[in-house]
Amino acid sequence: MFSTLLERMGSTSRPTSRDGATRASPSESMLSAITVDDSPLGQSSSSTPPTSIGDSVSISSTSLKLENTEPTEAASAESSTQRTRRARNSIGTYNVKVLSGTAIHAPKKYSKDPTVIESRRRTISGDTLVSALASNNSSTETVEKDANRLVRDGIEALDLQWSVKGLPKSRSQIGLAGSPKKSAKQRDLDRRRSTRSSGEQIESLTKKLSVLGKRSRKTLEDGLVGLSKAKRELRNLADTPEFAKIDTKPVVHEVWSNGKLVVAEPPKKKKKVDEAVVEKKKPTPLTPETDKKPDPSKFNGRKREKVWLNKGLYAGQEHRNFDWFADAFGKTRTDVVDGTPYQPNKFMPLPMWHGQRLLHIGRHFKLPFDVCSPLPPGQPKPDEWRKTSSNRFVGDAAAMWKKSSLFDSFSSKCVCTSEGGCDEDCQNRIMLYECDDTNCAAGREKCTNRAFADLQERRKGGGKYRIGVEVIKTEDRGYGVRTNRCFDPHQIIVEYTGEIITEDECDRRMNEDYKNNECYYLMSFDQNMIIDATKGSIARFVNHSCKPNCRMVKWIVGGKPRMALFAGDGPIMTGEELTYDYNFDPFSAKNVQECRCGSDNCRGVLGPKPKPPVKESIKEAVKAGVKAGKRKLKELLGGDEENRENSRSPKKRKIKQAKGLKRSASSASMKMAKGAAKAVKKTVSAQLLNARQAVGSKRIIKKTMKASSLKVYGNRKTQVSSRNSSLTIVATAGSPKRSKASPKRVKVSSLGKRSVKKNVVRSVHPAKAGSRAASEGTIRVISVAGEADAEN
Ligand SMILES: C[S@@+](CC[C@H](N)C(=O)[O-])C[C@H]1O[C@@H](n2cnc3c(N)ncnc32)[C@H](O)[C@@H]1O
Repeated sequence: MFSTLLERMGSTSRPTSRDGATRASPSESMLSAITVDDSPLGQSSSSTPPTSIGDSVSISSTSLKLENTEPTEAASAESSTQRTRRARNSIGTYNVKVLSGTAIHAPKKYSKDPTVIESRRRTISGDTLVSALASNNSSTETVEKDANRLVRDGIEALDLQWSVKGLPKSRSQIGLAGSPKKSAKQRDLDRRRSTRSSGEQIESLTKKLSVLGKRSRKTLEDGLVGLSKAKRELRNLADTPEFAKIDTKPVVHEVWSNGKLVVAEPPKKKKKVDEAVVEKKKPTPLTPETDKKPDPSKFNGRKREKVWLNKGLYAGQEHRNFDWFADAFGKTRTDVVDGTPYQPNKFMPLPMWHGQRLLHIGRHFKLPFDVCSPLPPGQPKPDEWRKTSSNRFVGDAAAMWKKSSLFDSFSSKCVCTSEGGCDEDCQNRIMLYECDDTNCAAGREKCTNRAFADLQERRKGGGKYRIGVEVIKTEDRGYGVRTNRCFDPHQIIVEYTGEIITEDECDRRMNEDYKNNECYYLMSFDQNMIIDATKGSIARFVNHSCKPNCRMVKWIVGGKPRMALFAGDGPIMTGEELTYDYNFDPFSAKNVQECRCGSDNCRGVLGPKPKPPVKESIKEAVKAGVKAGKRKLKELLGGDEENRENSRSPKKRKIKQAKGLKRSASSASMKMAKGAAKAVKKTVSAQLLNARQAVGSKRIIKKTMKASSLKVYGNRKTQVSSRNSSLTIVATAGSPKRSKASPKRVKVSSLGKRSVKKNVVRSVHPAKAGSRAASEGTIRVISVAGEADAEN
């Protein structure tokens, strides 16, 4: 084929025109019209075989210039014009130099030949050629045939391994095939229309898919794979903006700068950790070992470190990676970590470590009161409450108080030692005298008999926990008081303070100031005085209970009486309501109030329990006990030496009898026995005082007091403590006949003026007990708490 072409070239070679295209005679056949262009600047200057149908068609269109098979007169006439030249250009030629490989490869852009420049500007494709054919009103079949023949010849000439059938048809070819009789304009319109309609379909499809989920997008992706195999139109549509809207992949916006692609960095995560903390941590260098296996506990080759908060609960806490359980097996707390010796936090132990340690040790522990406080905030507070934290004398009370030399006559110093401290046997404690620097031999450090001083110290810091109590609103008893913390048995809780007034002032207030009140906060105090806690401490809100968890006890502190609420024999937990036995004296049946304490042994009313009838047999038993007590007392005081020597065992037997009786007696009987014992004690106390004056030894008093407690209550020694006060002896000068450590609450009403007076008169009535005159001091036995114990 190639040689045939060359032969023909040789026989038909003529002088070429400026652009290298030969002028074929109109009479020449189509084949003979194909000439070989030896121009180095031919349009098919590239020696690279075509790689696409576009290129091959381009080759066929540019190299193989097709001459009109039926040249017209007009065409001949215009042979010298541009139009003619263009027609000549369409005549297929072969670039021999290119085909033979001798062509100099010079890019067309360097050519200054205007023809080349013109050809560069104009893109002539197979489509153009075919369109040109079609536009010449040739039949579609003819045109198609010609085109195919041209392509076939071109392929043969280039010796390509292609077949015409295998080549995909161009858009215009498809269009031609579909509508052979349509004009070019019509075909063009149809093509646009079809494109639009396809676009509409795709757009609707896009709209549908945009509302689909991830799975649908996946389906779409799969569909896109299929799309690549679809027709060219559809593939072209894939480049349309409508189609591009489909969110199959994340849209990556490429940014180019200085010819380089700028890769966008992923957004940084928000730093949660304090910058300072992060800065401290330097990345540990990577070792070959760490490179080998990725450690899940490591991040980027660095060991993951716990980030400790430096604010909130863990503020200021040490954050060592120690293990308490490991500590228990060899390690010590003094080990050094990172060159820093371990220093426990002084403020508060870290909860997690502390909890772990406590669990390991296995002992009971208490959480801080506010960690799981059962106390909801926002308790209603009483309106008309003016607080005072200390007693204040009002009116004549101060003057009257000063006149009294009540406590001056009984100033003594306890005989406790600094080694043992003030224990339960402390003389001051037994007599309800608080130790201070003037009356304590043990010293502040060792003394445990300074409840009021401790209370003052505790409350100094303020806050719920230190104060320890708060007002609550009860369901049916008005306000009450509950704890904000735990209290040990017998621990002081809160002082009962208020205005100390005389009985006349009390009467006046009752008749004038408080005549419309429902609650009264009056309590008999001492020396014909009354504490009015209407302006007072929170202790005034403590309610009554027949089974109380507290006691109201009067102590002598610094020579002056003070009242405070102490925990009972058991501990008090956080949130418990505090109560004590009012020992309420209504003075009148009208004033009797219903008790709503709810305890199992509730007496039903706010008042003392009615006394049961006394049995004769018990009376006799008590008499025997009293006699035995008297004998024992005489012996202790150095009475009858003979009897003491000879009658030890019988006395013991009598005491035992008394004990046995006491055990078997009912509570009512016990009360009677107690009354008898009181009488004994009075005598004993009087004799003790005489003995003290005679011997001058305080130690003897202490011994005898212990002996008397043993004698009267037998093995109840453990229950007899200073706080219990059942055996406390208070020496007073001109003290009331019936004053009690657990004072009687004074209940008065507008009608009760006389009653109050009567009560007060009764209270301040000079004591007749004892052999000494009142001026010398009366021994007063305080046994109210003991009675309460017996009753309970
Ligand atoms: C000193 S106040 C106690 C505080 C009082 N609840 C308040 O709201 O002010 C004594 C009064 O409280 C009431 N009260 C105290 N304990 C009670 C009890 N167990 N049952 C019924 N009422 C009680 C009685 O009205 C009594 O007169």
